[in-house]
Amino acid sequence: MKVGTVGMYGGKFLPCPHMGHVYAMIRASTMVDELHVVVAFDEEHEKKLCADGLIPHIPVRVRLRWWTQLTKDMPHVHVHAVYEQQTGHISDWQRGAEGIKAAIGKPIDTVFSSEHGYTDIFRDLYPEAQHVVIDAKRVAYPISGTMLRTEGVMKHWQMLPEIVKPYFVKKVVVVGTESCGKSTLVRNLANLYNTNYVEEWGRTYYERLGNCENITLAQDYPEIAFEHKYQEKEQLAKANKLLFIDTEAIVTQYFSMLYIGERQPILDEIARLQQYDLWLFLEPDVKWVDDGTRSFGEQEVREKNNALLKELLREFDIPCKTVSGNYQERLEQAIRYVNEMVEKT
Ligand SMILES: NC(=O)c1ccc[n+]([C@@H]2O[C@H](COP(=O)([O-])OP(=O)(O)OC[C@H]3O[C@@H](n4cnc5c(N)ncnc54)[C@H](O)[C@@H]3O)[C@@H](O)[C@H]2O)c1
Repeated sequence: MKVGTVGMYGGKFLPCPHMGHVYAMIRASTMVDELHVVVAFDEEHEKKLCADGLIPHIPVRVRLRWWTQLTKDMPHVHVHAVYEQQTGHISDWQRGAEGIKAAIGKPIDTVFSSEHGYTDIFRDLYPEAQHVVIDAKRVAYPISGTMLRTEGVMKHWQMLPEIVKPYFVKKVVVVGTESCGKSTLVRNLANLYNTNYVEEWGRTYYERLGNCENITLAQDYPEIAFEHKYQEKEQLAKANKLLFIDTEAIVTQYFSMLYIGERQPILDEIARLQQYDLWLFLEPDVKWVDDGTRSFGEQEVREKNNALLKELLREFDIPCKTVSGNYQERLEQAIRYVNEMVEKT
């Protein structure tokens, strides 16, 4: 049912727009000719609000991007960020309303929220507008920004819009030298945590070229690193809370050094830019498996290579959790580290 012409739906949306917000926005969008979603921000205040919670402050730019993505197929819905200082005084809302009116630039005749408690204040701020309350009891999506900030997003994963989820996915990367059980562990962890994984891209890369792992060229390694990053981005969009990743740019650099004796600055740069939530380092103490593509099987060589990889990881100050022992012990240790990390979020 149409209730007005120009509608406004505002909030902090901190840490992020959740499904309750999306529900209210979509319902509001059907009741007016044009709807303006306003992200009210005061980043100094927000940082204090987030300081005691589980989620670090998320910049207004990111929240604005999420709203833009959420409404991209809704040409009559417009998104704005408006500064509104939060001192706890009613004058904040008054000045905020001035900013909102200036951003929208035309008379607002409908103001949406899910709070009956806002009716009096909206009467003062928008005397020409009616206040429409949507789902005050939050029946459709029983969630709030405070719950997300204090209890974390993992507990309320189903309350996050799909486009928001990748931001919060925790990335677990598994590193180690050849034949130390990385790909098996990565697949097992992904299945156990009911999510997906990124395979070691170097293997796929050389399979595509006709299995020429022993005839590598310098340019292969940056390409492998780029394609690997692209796979991470693709899989991140589909991940269920966690994404397990086999290998990253430091391991690719290590292979470049081993196979062609070259340390490549571009791989160092990728290594500096990448960000993972948990690093699992696999010791090479399981039996060497020669699958036809592996080259450094003697134990002495394995140990020397292991020391080289460790040294590279140390250079980048990577806080690795070491995983060792037989396959069962490895899996148990890895699960413990993953659970510890999830508990903190
Ligand atoms: N100055 C103004 O005119 C004006 C108007 C509106 C909002 N604001 C700003 O926004 C802030 C208010 O936003 P907030 O922090 O109360 O809310 P918020 O950012 O968490 O939510 C925004 C809106 O969504 C509604 N909502 C929240 N959870 C919901 C759920 N599960 N289902 C359905 N609807 C849900 C809220 O009631 C609110 O109307 C104020 O502090 C102010 O800064 C200012």
